[in-house]
Amino acid sequence: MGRLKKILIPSLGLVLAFWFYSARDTFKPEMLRGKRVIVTGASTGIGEQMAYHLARMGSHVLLTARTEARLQNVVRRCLELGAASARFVSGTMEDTAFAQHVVREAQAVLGGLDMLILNHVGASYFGFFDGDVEHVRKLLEINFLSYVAMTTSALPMLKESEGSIVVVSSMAGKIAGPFTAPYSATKFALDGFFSSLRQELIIDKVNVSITLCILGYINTESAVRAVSHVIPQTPAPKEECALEIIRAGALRRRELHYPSPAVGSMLLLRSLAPELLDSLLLSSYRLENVRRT
Ligand SMILES: NC(=O)C1=CN([C@@H]2O[C@H](COP(=O)(O)OP(=O)(O)OC[C@H]3O[C@@H](n4cnc5c(N)ncnc54)[C@H](OP(=O)(O)O)[C@@H]3O)[C@@H](O)[C@H]2O)C=CC1
Ligand SMILES: CC(C)CCC[C@@H](C)[C@H]1CC[C@H]2[C@@H]3C(=O)C=C4C[C@@H](O)CC[C@]4(C)[C@H]3CC[C@]12C
Repeated sequence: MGRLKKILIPSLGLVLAFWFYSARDTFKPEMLRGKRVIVTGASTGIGEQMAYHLARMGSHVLLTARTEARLQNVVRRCLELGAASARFVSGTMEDTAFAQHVVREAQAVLGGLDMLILNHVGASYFGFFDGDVEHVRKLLEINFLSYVAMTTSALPMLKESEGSIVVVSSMAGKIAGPFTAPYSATKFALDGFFSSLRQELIIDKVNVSITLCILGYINTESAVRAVSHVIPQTPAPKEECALEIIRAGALRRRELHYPSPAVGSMLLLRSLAPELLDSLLLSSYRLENVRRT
């Protein structure tokens, strides 16, 4: 009997836990059909790819970024791919009034919102911190404050639809490596704000999910241009990355780690042996190619 308790009950627990987590894992593209989704930073990179996936799944997409000409092309392609509707609003997220305007547009043209995907980032540099405090302020406004402003304006609609907020962050928002000081600060800020807000929504029994996406190196043009001379590793594909973000949001996951298990193991190594992680990281960089100002 003693052995039964010691072995059988924990094994049963494991089987049940496995069943529970795998049952929650059933993503179907139909989950996004007819859903009203905002994607920020949708003119290029991962945001553009998310727009195409959502279009194929039959969502209503409202896209935003600064470059109107690019957004026009992305909207046209979304309509070809089968979007229920596709529109854009162009402007800069340096301005919190613009962030709020995008959310009001969703109310006006879509009559509500099911998913808010916060993905845009302002341009930064990959190199030694150059002492430019104004750049840090500007990047915080674009990469962090506008996320807070959009979330605040969108919450009433998301409460109504029991919708989801998806926040695109980075390994650099969990572990601070060199050469990304301003960028890393903005991504750590997102974790602090949104992980706190998630708990408050749970306490208040508000059924709006928050998914924080922790991404490694992805093969977007801007990332490859910025770091390929220093980081020799092969980046993960942006198309698959975009799909994983949508899937994690639809499944109301707390965090996404992509590519997995590389990101997960770095996070684990960081808590077990941080010095080892730092030295592994540095030995993989081509430091002689880093820009100094
Ligand atoms: N690629 C990578 O290796 C990694 C990326 N990530 C994260 O993934 C997300 C997407 O990255 P990625 O696709 O590589 O980035 P891109 O540089 O390809 O895209 C950035 C997007 O943000 C828009 N944007 C830039 N500045 C502003 C602004 N001032 N106001 C409004 N929109 C702006 C750009 O459009 P426009 O210029 O037209 O405004 C563009 O649509 C980001 O949150 C990034 O931090 C995380 C880890 C790694
Ligand atoms: C242990 C970790 C600190 C780092 C290991 C993984 C490294 C190789 C990955 C993880 C996050 C990645 C950066 C990122 O998030 C986004 C951008 C913005 C883009 O415009 C330019 C490239 C840049 C700086 C990426 C560079 C490569 C990084 C540092």
